[in-house]
Amino acid sequence: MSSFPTFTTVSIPFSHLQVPGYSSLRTNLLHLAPRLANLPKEVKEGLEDPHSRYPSYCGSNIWPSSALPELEVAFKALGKLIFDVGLMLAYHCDQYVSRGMKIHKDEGLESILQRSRCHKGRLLYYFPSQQGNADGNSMSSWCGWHTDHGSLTGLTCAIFTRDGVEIPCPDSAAGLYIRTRSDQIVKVYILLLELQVVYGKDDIAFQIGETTEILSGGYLCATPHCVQAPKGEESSGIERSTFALFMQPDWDEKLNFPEEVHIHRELIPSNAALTFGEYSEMLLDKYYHQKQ
Ligand SMILES: O=C(O)CCC(=O)C(=O)O
Ligand SMILES: [Fe+2]
Repeated sequence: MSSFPTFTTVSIPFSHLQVPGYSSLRTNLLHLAPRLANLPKEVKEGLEDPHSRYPSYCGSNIWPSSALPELEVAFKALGKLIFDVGLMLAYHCDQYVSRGMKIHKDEGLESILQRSRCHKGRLLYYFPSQQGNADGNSMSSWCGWHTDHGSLTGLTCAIFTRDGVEIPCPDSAAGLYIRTRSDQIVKVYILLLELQVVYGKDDIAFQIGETTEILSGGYLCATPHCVQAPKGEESSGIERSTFALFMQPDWDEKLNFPEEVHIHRELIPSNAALTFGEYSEMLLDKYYHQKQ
């Protein structure tokens, strides 16, 4: 086992939320990730959309209707369920934040997410890591440290596969890590008998995004996280699939950056007011264009 400290997450049983069916929706969709990733290059290129105003939000979805017809149904079914749970959680976030600051009518997280058209689902597939890669030993070898820029991210517990067949991951240190508010790095474990930490296949994890930190004036903090690839010989060929639902404000929603929140200070002056669309464009530019 790794030497990282473990914490018990806040866990709300599904039976209390009355959202049945999650288990099979998760299995159905996650098993389509390796199949989608292995479709011919031309088929995958046909699923890309480079045009329109806020291109990442306003374009229509493009589905592999002939090559993988079951993807759209599985994707939307799981996305909708996680969205419904996320809205219930947003209600509780508002309750928490309202103890420390006044939330005006219609300006709480629940209302903002309810009226938004910008939510995004992402079926994630991590290709087997190349053993001996320069980055292969780092903690963030599959996905670097970052905070999500939306409001709430719903995450399924990942599956590990080899050639598309589900197997337990041979390296228990592989997977999602987060940094807590007290600056400790914590592994988000799948439920194992000897561990108390609960994030199993029937759970949905929610991470706080930057926009929630901004709108709550820092009462809620964005969750820094990364994904570590498995190491060791027996981990060769191991793939990881999971699903993330990024719940975020509409592109026209106003974000007032409070003095006390220090997110992307190099780009955004304190007390600035930007729409979520402008904020997203700025970050896309930072991550994708300025790097090249
Ligand atoms: O793969 C995961 O568990 C997390 C993915 C993630 O952080 C992201 O897509 O923003
Ligand atoms: Fe993320």
